[in-house]
Amino acid sequence: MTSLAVFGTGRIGGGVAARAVSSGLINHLVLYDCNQALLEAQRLDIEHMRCPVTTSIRPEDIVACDIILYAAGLPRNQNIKTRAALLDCNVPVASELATLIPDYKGIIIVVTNPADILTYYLWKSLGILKNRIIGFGGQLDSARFQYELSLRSIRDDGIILGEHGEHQVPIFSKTGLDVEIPIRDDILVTLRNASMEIIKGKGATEYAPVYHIWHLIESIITDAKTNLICSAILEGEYDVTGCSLGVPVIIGREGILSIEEWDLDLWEKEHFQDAATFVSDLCRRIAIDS
Ligand SMILES: NC(=O)C1=CN([C@@H]2O[C@H](COP(=O)(O)OP(=O)(O)OC[C@H]3O[C@@H](n4cnc5c(N)ncnc54)[C@H](O)[C@@H]3O)[C@@H](O)[C@H]2O)C=CC1
Ligand SMILES: O=C([O-])CC(=O)C(=O)O
Repeated sequence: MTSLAVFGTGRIGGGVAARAVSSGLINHLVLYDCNQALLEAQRLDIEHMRCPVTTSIRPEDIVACDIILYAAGLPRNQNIKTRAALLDCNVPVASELATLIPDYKGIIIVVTNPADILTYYLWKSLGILKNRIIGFGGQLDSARFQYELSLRSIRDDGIILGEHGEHQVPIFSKTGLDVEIPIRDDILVTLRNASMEIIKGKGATEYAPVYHIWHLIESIITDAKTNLICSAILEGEYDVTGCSLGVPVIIGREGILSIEEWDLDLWEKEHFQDAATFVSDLCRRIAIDS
């Protein structure tokens, strides 16, 4: 059985916690949030599910958990145009988590935005093995890409690599179709705006992130060796070092079991390099500050 800590029990953290408790796959849940009233409410709501899962809200219990979901911090609103703009607000929250879990040996899933940069930050701060820290975003971006392709009657796996943000990279070369550059650029503009459409309508994205985060956690717990797109610390893969970016990985009980290196076409390579430059610059900035 598996223990899960949820650091930040807002919409995403709370949603995943409830899903985990009803799954039958975890036996212990630690919840933590700086909003004490919300934390107590979330704990009670989960207790009322009457599932066979023990709970704790003691921050010192986080470090003993097999998996930590990091979803605490500021989300975007309509006025915050990019996820990267959340960096300065959310680095101190990541730093609080790092202080609570010295010598952590389990697996951390980073959801808080900007997810790629905070993945790198926590990796540097904690000195954790790189396969044990996983940034979330690529699964969700890929699902949104699949949706956009389906609107154009293209049935495909629809993969997004790169940053979970403005520098996301839709992979067209695997569709088997010759998608022209102007059409690619047009789809990319739509994808960059996909979550903001939801934020404008209901304040935040919720169901799709919770669904895909749970799929990731389930893949870890069941050692499913699932092919997913996750943000991984890169040390030479795709000719990139010094950052974490969305790449194809295999996920199992030990976290990221391997990173797959795909042949990308020229347009994809250029966009992936742009993502690496953008994210590495921000990683360098916060690594110096840390
Ligand atoms: N990577 C991805 O694909 C996605 C990332 N996100 C990101 O996840 C984060 C959470 O989003 P939501 O759950 O919608 O926000 P939310 O506002 O509902 O929840 C965030 C929670 O963090 C707590 N928090 C803030 N500072 C804290 C601290 N220092 N210590 C402990 N708890 C603290 C707040 O009290 C709040 O309950 C945001 O940064 C959002 O941008 C959201 C959706 C998808
Ligand atoms: O767009 C946002 O701010 C939340 C997020 O990362 C997503 O839903 O992809």
